[in-house]
Amino acid sequence: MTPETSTDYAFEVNSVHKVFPGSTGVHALDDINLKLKEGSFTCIVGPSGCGKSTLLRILGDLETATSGHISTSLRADKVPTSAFVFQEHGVFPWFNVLQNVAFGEHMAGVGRREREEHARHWIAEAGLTGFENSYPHQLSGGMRQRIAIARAFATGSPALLMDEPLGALDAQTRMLMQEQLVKLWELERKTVVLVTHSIEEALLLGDQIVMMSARPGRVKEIIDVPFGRPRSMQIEASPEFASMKQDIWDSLRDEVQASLRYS
Ligand SMILES: Nc1ncnc2c1ncn2[C@@H]1O[C@H](COP(=O)(O)OP(=O)(O)OP(=O)(O)O)[C@@H](O)[C@H]1O
Repeated sequence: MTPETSTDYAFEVNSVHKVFPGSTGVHALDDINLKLKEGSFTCIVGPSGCGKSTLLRILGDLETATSGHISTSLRADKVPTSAFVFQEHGVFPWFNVLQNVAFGEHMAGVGRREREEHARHWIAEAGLTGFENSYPHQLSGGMRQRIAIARAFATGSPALLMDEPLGALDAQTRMLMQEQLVKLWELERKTVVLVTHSIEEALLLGDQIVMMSARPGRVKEIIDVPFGRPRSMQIEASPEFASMKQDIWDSLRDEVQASLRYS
């Protein structure tokens, strides 16, 4: 389903349902309705198997909805409207850092000098200067994930769709990467949709949090995150952060329990 361009929203999701066919017919998404503004940072949380990745893939046109439709105001010249960052396997092992980060514009036919200039800019912003000629196997897991994120920004797509991009990292690296991701996004406010299992991460990064119910995934609640921009990770120590985290967990707990009953 190619998104239609007849909306003021980066993504306007109307009555989207998804059933994966097969003997059991998995009902993954049920009547999803969402309006995501251009330049906003949305985090999606919900229990395992509730359809978060499926929704992200439908937004990025990697998957089709069974019914319903998605409209977008986003336009891109030559490059895809959305760039993806996945939890793992986001970099090409046979390319060095510079080639990896420049890959999107390479595919779009951007000349070498221009694409490498853009790539070097995002490599610097991602803290990878000096590693341009290194190959992924010579780098740490956190550095590889920074390559994937730098590439997504360098691609020039107006939307970034991220599926647990920091999920495989150790706790300290993850905290540093959250800070870096916010910094990169504040430089260039693309429309970001990020799936995460971490309530803290959603509160640290997002403008809004979409909480989904147990499968079939529905939008249970949309929470506006009150913390301003530019955002400091210090907010995590505030009483308001702790209280929001508790409220979100209280609401999510029922869904996680329901998902465990049905799985
Ligand atoms: N290609 C597919 N074919 C059949 N069923 C699928 C397919 N992809 C996903 N599903 C099913 O759809 C449901 C939603 O899956 P999805 O990966 O979107 O959930 P999720 O919320 O991202 O889960 P998690 O948090 O565990 O990654 C699950 O029951 C899953 O088994």
